[in-house]
Amino acid sequence: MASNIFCYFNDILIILKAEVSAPANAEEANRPDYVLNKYDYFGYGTNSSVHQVNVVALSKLTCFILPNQYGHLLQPKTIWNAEETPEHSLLEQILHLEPLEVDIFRGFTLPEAPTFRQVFGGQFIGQALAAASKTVDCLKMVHSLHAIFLVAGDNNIPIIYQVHRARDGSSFATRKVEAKQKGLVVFTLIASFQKEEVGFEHQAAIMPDVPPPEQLLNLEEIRERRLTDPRFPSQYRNLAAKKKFIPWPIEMRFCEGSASQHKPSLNYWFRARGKLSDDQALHRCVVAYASDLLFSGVSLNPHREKGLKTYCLSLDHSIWFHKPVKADEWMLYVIESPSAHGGRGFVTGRMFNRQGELIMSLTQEALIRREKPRGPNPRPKL
Ligand SMILES: CCCCCCCCCCCCCCCCCC(=O)SCCNC(=O)CCNC(=O)[C@H](O)C(C)(C)COP(=O)(O)OP(=O)(O)OC[C@H]1O[C@@H](n2cnc3c(N)ncnc32)[C@H](O)[C@@H]1OP(=O)(O)O
Repeated sequence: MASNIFCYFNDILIILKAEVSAPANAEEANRPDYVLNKYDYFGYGTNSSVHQVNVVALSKLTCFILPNQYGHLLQPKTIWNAEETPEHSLLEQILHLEPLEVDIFRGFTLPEAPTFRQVFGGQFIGQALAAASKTVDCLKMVHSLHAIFLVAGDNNIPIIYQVHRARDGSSFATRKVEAKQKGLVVFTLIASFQKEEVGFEHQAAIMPDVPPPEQLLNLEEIRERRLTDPRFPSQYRNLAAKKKFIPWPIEMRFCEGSASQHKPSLNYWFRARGKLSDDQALHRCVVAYASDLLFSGVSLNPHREKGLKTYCLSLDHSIWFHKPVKADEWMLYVIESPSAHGGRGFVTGRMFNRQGELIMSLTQEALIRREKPRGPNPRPKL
């Protein structure tokens, strides 16, 4: 038998037994009722903005009442409040967003962040995922995302992220995000979130047998060797010194030497530089950011030749998160390119932790062309 629940205090009620429903209000007549189950919570104090809803008990109800002053216990220390932790890593600063309005955020391209001709694709993915995550119950974690890069982003202007709450179910939630510059949608992301659940388990993917990261050189060490090793001709060393070096906030260690650089595959260890806040949502955003750094370029490997200049842009990007992620611990990125055709290179990726567990699977398609000579004044794209 249904009965209304009246709550006159500022507390949070966590359901321990039975079911309650929050009916749609008059303005949202087409929206179905939310049914709240065990361990869902409601009440004032769960959010800074207050929304009024009628909550109806569908059967006898037992709740745990969390007094308002302890409401912060439901808010983990996260990128959501990164500005309060000045010691956080560069990656947390890159992913930090300014809230502008309900479901609207502003992101920036920091001068110390890696930039290419256009906004780095991983920055769009990481920031858009951060925006989506901020609008989802913190018990639900992203398990898949699908992104499309529409227009090259401008590094010099902020990016506005508008989140659309596509659906909130009891186990899953779906968000669509549009990234805009100068009023134009330049990037879109759709992400699905899920509450932790116990279910069937198997892993058919096997981590390749590669040397551990401690036995391998990172990018800085490879560069240092190229600059100083007397076995390289001096002309080569001078050329290497002139090449622009981007100190990425991700540390990478390549498993194979340059001899295998023509294979349509690549294995490397990577981890975020610096310690990250202990927040699973943040770690997933960081790995999403890192996953676009060296991915589609692998589809060019069989075509590399002396003097080749390429024009390479990510077109779309998908990630499936199978298990919890620790982005500041070593993960092995195993990349293969099954096909390049029609100016598009296709890559698949798998990320394993050191224990050989498959943490994520990824795919991407990229535009891969020979670079055509640029005119003196390239047309702005925005
Ligand atoms: C063992 C040790 C190993 C060590 C290894 C260490 C390696 C380190 C390497 C570091 C690499 C790091 C890579 C990081 C890559 C990150 C990927 C990204 O972020 S990507 C960022 C995320 N992704 C994005 O931002 C993509 C956003 N999306 C878009 O930009 C568009 O949708 C589109 C371009 C894809 C299609 O648009 P649509 O209008 O249908 O296309 P149109 O065909 O009409 O071309 C339009 C215009 O594009 C231009 N252009 C085209 N071709 C060429 C070329 N060959 N040439 C030159 N320019 C070219 C041209 O301006 C042209 O205009 P016009 O001259 O003709 O007038």
